[in-house]
Parts: sequence; structure tokens; C-alpha cells
Amino acid sequence: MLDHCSISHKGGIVLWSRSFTPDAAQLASSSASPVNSLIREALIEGRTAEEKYEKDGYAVRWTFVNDLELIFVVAYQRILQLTYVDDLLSAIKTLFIKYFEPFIAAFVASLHAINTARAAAVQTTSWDFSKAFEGWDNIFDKVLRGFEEKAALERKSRLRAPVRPVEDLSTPPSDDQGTEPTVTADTSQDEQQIARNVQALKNRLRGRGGRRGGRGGGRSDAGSGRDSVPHSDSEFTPKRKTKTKAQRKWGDEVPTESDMASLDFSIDKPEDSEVGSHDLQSLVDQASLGTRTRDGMYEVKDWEFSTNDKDTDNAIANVLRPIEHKAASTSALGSLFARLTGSKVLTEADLKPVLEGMKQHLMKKNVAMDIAEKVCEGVGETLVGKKIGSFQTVTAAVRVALSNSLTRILTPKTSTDLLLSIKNKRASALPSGQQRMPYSITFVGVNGVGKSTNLSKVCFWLIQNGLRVLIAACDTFRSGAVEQLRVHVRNLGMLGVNGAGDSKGRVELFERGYGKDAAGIAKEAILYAKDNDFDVVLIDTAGRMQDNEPLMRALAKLVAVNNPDKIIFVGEALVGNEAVDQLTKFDRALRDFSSASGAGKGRGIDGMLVTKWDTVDDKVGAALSMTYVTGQPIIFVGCGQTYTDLRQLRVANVVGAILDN
Ligand SMILES: Nc1nc2c(ncn2[C@@H]2O[C@H](COP(=O)(O)OP(=O)(O)OP(=O)(O)O)[C@@H](O)[C@H]2O)c(=O)[nH]1
Repeated sequence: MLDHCSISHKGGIVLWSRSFTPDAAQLASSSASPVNSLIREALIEGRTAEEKYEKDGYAVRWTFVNDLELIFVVAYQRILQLTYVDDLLSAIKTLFIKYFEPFIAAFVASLHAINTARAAAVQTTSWDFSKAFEGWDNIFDKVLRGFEEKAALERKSRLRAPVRPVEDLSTPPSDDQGTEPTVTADTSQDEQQIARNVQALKNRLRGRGGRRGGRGGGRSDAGSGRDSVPHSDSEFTPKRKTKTKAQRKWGDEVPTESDMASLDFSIDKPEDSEVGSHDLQSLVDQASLGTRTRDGMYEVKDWEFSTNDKDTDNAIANVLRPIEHKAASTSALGSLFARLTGSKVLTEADLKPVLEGMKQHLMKKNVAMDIAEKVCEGVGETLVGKKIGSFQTVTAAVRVALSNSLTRILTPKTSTDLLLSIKNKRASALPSGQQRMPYSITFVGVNGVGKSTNLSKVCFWLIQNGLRVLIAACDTFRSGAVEQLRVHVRNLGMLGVNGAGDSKGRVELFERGYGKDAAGIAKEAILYAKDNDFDVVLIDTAGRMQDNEPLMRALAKLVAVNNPDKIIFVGEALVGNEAVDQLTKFDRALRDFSSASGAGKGRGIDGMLVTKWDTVDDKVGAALSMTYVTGQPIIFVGCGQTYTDLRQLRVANVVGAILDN
């Protein structure tokens, strides 16, 4: 039996919780609660690498939904050894997101948008969780009951089952034989299916290679969808569309029989067990495939901003017009005079309300508050004292200045052409007999932002450009991290270059297991790559919080020892103010600690890869915040969960999206 279950925002706000025993209820509200201890010790202080924790006779398990910044936690008495807890967590996570995603997304967005100091007030005053999650108690009960009943049945049948001799354990029990296919038959069928999938994919890749040249291309049915359900870290699985999902209303509509039947986890459903089946074709989104240039290079697509009203000038005017109108009406005589005299000099008073509206607009687009303020201040400074023509409005003048300012901030100051940098390094002359050094790229960032996934997308792109890539598994901390990369390397090896042949010799994993020194593994990997003529080494590092000094020092050591050619910070597009904090602290810690380690001048972040871009629509302000604080370019954005879901940013497209209403 469970003692406690809760769903919280990662900032600590509890959205829903339930205690099942009076003791647990009392404990949950006290500071000695295992849940509170968990959050304090395991999550904030980062003491455990796994998603489980034990304290005071309680076991606590949890799982995250990073996109929505949620954490699902269950606590139970350790002695009970509940076998269904992981499945239960996974089920309630899936269902909670399914039914309440729009509400949670709005809630999280508002937390980001609101001044931190006021967030606490919002928590208690503006959000009525009990109303928002009406019906959830019912669903939860049903799911929990289902798991408990299933576990009880399994227990009973285990007790009834005759004990088989040890030598029989490798074969299924006799009552299974004859009706169920044997393990061997299953495996060979899987292999045949995978082989068919690979072949079909190669054919499609090949066909597409011949037709390439244009950017557009209709989305094929197979690749058209994305899924909102959180994905397991170890499977790179197909996606379906999320955007049009409407929030389920439980207030006036109770769950139907079929709703409840679908929540009954005590019955095994064949379709559930098939969800994780591996379909290689779905690892590459046909509509997202890059284009081949005439000299055979494979380019990732540009991210394109689509809106019904593509005229961004009009769009920003729509945002600002009401504010300007209000300002103008207070000094109607003055502006009339200005019109009559044919010109007007802009004053701070003219600009103030327009700039305030602009700041709010930028924050709505997920630009961090400080950055929005600074950008607006800068725009104001360029305009105060400037004359505007008789027919130009303050809004129009601000619009032009803002657009120029955003373009200036977003325009890369250093090259973003990775392929050229790799080529240059690999082409440099060496004394005969010496092996060339590979080009090395280190991916850093906080936990769960998508480092491994997007590293694999970059790997796919490099392989498609004919390069040999070694992936160094330097996350020696999170359990499953190495296996996750193994799956990616296996997939990438099967996908082939431009549909012709497989990529086996083109990608390899360099792994040394867990608990070892990441800096040393990276070093060994680079030497291995050098000896075996790999062009590029992609170094995956463990996620870490920006304030965790020991872990930041370890990362700086990896940088100092290996001096990678590029250090790419991987950050989520979803985070507003948080992105700035993460990036500033990673950059500073790397500079400070890598120079302190005696290996010469400190190295900072060289560029950013912004992930989960597909989840923010036009709220692309994180790109602005990140370039503003580092002055470094966004090298790629990750926009989904297939290997082709990588895009490059055109400055004009980002400016357009930010200005769009
Ligand atoms: N929608 C979307 N999801 C993504 C994207 N990139 C990664 N993800 C998902 O984000 C989750 C975390 O990705 P990982 O690659 O495991 O993240 P990580 O940073 O390596 O995680 P740690 O090793 O725990 O630090 C997975 O479910 C990915 O499928 C993206 O561009 N869009």
C-alpha cells in the first residue's frame, strides 16, 4: 500500500497530493516527511543519481516531466517492496499530462513570466488547483486500484504455480507451450520486421536524395505526428502531434465507462505493450530531412516561423497600438502641434508607455525579464531626442529600432559553420606518419534538457556529411546514460548515409561504464579517435545543476584536460529567466574553474543548442536571452525527437517570431 503520492512543480509548488494513512498525512506536512527530505537531499543537493531514495523506513520514487517542469513522487514503506511503483508512476504521469497539459503549460508559463518575488502570491491566489484537477482523484483511485489488484493476482498465481526444476527455467512453463509463440520465433520476427523497416527507410532516403533541391516538401503521413506523452530516456521513439489537444473538462462531465475502462491497468492491453516497439523508420522524420547541396553536403533545414499574419510590422503594431493610443490621447494637443509643424522630437514621456508595452510583449515571448528590460532601455536610448517625421508614429519608430536591436543581438559574432571548422582542423598539415587529431565537441547543460538526444541528432548530421564520429559516454553518473547512447549508436549505425548502406564503421561508442572520472574517459576517447582516424568526437557529459560547485569543477576539469574544439551548452527553449541563470553560471564556472586547474586560460561556452523548440511555438525568447548573456551563437535548435529534428536559425526568422503578435 502506498503512503503518499504527490505531483509538484519543480520549484516546490504542490499541485496535487494524497496521503493514504494518518501517519503519512501527518508526516507529509512535517519537515521530517520523506518527500520533503527527498526534495531537499536528493533533488536540490543532488545526492542521488537515481530516481529513488530511501529514508527512515520509507522508499521514495519519482519521475520528471521536464517539458512541464513537473515531478511525480510516491512514498511507501520500504519493507513492502511494491513492484508496480514504476509502472504506476509512469501511468499517472501519462494520464495527468493527457488530461491537464493545457492548464499546466499555462501555469508554468505564468510562473516564468511573473517576477519571482510575486510568484508565491500567484501560487496561492490565482490558481485553483482543486478545480483545475477536478476528476483527477477518481482517475488516480481507479489506476491505483488496478495496479494493486493486478499485483495481488500475480502474488496469488505465484503462490499457486508449481515450482519447476532449475534446468527448466530457460523454457516457458508447459501450459504456455503450444499456444504462445516461442521466444525464438518472436525474436526472428522482430529482426525480420526491423530489416524490412531499415530497407524501406533506405529506399525512401535514396528516393529523397534524388529529388532534393527544394526546401518545402509535403509532410508524409508517417512522419507527420508528434506525441505529447513524455518519452523514456532510453528509447528514441516515434512522436505524434500535440498542439491541438484540448483540455479535458471534468467539472460538468464525469468520466464515462469507456474512459474509466481505458484507465484500468489491472488488465494487460496488447497495444500498450507495443508502444515501445522499435520502428527505425520513425527515427527519421521524412518531412524534416535536410537538403543536399550540389557538392553533396547534407544541410539541416532552417527553422521557419509560420504565422497567419506573416507581416511582423503589423503584428508588433497591433501589440503596441492600444498603448500608444492611450499615451497619445493624454497629450493630444502636443501631438497635434507636432503634426502641424511637420515633425516631433521624441521624449522619454512619449516612449515610456510604448517601451513598457514592448517589454511585456518580449516577456510574453519568453525573453528573460532582465534582458527584456535591457533591450527596451537600449531601444529607448537610441530614440530619445530623435526627430520623427510628421506621418511617422512613435510605434513605427520603436518597431524599427527594436527590430534592429534584436537583429544586432542575434547576429552571430563567430562562425557557426561547424563543418568548415572540422574540415579545417582535419586538413591541417602534419609531419608524415602522424595521425590527425579529431575535432571534439563537448555537450554540457543541466539534467534532462536533451543533451544525449541532440548530440545524437548532431551525430546523424555529421554522418550524413561523410564524417566518422566517435561518441564518448562521459555521463558516468546517471544510471542508464551509457545504455541510452548505446541505443542511439545502434540506431545511427543502421540508418546509413543517404540511404546507401549502413553507417556501421562511421559511428562508434566509447564507453567505460559508470563511476569513473569523466575527464579521463574523454581523454582516452580522443586518443582512440586519433588512432582510429575518426573525424569528430562528441562528448556527452552528465547533467548538473549550475550551482553545484563540485560537479561544475569536475566539468571544468574535463574541459581543461581535453581542451575541446567546441563547448556547446544545451538548454531548453521552455525556460525564460532560468535559461539566463543556467547559462551565466555554466559559463562563469567553466572559465573560473578551468583556468584555476592550471591548464591555462579559462574556457567558456562557445555556442548553444536550444532544445524542445517544437514545444514553444513562437515563444522563442530563450534564443534572445541566451545570445544576449553570452554573445555566442545558437548553433542549432532541436525541434522534436527524431534524428532529423535539428534546425538552424536564421536571424530574420527569430526576429519575426519575437515581434509577431
Ligand atoms: N519535444 C522535444 N523533446 C526533446 C527534444 N530533445 C530532447 N527531448 C526529450 O527530452 C528528454 C530528455 O532528453 P535526454 O537527451 O535524455 O536529456 P539529457 O540532457 O541527456 O538528460 P540527462 O542525461 O539526465 O542530463 C527525452 O525524453 C527526449 O526525448 C526536442 O528537441 N524536442
